[in-house]
Amino acid sequence: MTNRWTDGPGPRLRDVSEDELLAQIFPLLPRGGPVVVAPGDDTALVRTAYGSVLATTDTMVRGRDWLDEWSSPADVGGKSVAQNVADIASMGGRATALLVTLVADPETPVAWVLDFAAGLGAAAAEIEVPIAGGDLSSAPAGTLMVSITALGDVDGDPVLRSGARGGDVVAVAGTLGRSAAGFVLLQQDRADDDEDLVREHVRPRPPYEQGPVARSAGATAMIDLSDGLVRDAGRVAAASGVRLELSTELLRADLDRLTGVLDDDAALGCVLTGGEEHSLLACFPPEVALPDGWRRIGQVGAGEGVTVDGRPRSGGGWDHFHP
Ligand SMILES: Nc1ncnc2c1ncn2[C@@H]1O[C@H](COP(=O)(O)OP(=O)(O)O)[C@@H](O)[C@H]1O
Ligand SMILES: Cc1ncc(C[n+]2csc(CCOP(=O)(O)OP(=O)(O)O)c2C)c(N)n1
Ligand SMILES: [Mg+2]
Repeated sequence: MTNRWTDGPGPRLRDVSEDELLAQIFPLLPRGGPVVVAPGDDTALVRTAYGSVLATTDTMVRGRDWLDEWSSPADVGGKSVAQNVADIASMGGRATALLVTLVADPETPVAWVLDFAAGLGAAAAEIEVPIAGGDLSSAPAGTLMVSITALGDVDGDPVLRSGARGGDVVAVAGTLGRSAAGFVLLQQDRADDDEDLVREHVRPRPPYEQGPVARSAGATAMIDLSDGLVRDAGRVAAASGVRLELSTELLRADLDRLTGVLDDDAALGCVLTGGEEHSLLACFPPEVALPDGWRRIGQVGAGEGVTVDGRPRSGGGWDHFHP
């Protein structure tokens, strides 16, 4: 028996990019009302009777987002907090509560779940974010998936992806390329070559506090770098209707950190297209002095897309359905 939904002709998810898929999904969904910032940014902003709340969700799946050989359950818990709270930070906000969903094969050891909860709890406690609840659900053999929904507060207007203007400075808070370099070492069975890089991959430490700092300093646009510098810079460029012009000379310190561990091409690939670091990229008006913790990596110009050293650059970076 064939099923017309699952066995029929037509494009598969692997045939479209994530951004193309979302562009087809969004028109099917109702908008407006209390949802002040709609799907398309790092978080939504929803008006409430008392004010407003930032809301976002992010999922990790065993085999796609982590391998059990590389990541302890506590690492998975810590990383799932990081990727969600970084989205709140990238709006200029602070996380206020998390909801945690676990979908697991009944054969999953209880010990896995408890170590995951301990790692998640420790990461949340470190930034003083309480867990508000969650959900448990069973799954077919081998499946293990965790999903967090994060809520947050922002003082005043959030920083969107869409506010960058020609002449702005493009800046980054946090490191670039290290998580991806750690991922390469794990894949090549060379984890001992640089344990710090491997740790950045399994336990990223985003500069959460720099989100509100950038907002207060007047950032015009911001995003957390989950899918790679060029891909995520391209999202700011597209949302703002501008071009982000990056310079490898300004990325020298990031590249130098990887020298001796990876060859020059691989290091450049990690810095420009490596994901999962959850550092913050923001644009600032030219007259603003960059706050401590931020460094210039380029500028905003007229046009579209992203250039690196003056040449248009696209592709690369992470897309869930084209890993
Ligand atoms: N299935 C979906 N339905 C509606 N909106 C979605 C869906 N998946 C993602 N989005 C929205 O699309 C935007 C981009 O998602 P994503 O790439 O996951 O963001 P991020 O990289 O910041 O986590 C977000 O605003 C998110 O809320
Ligand atoms: C086993 C394994 N394969 C591939 C990767 C690489 N990887 C998985 S997700 C991802 C990008 C970020 O994903 P996520 O945080 O879910 O993206 P977002 O929805 O925030 O864009 C990357 C580079 C990995 N970490 N582990
Ligand atoms: Mg994001």
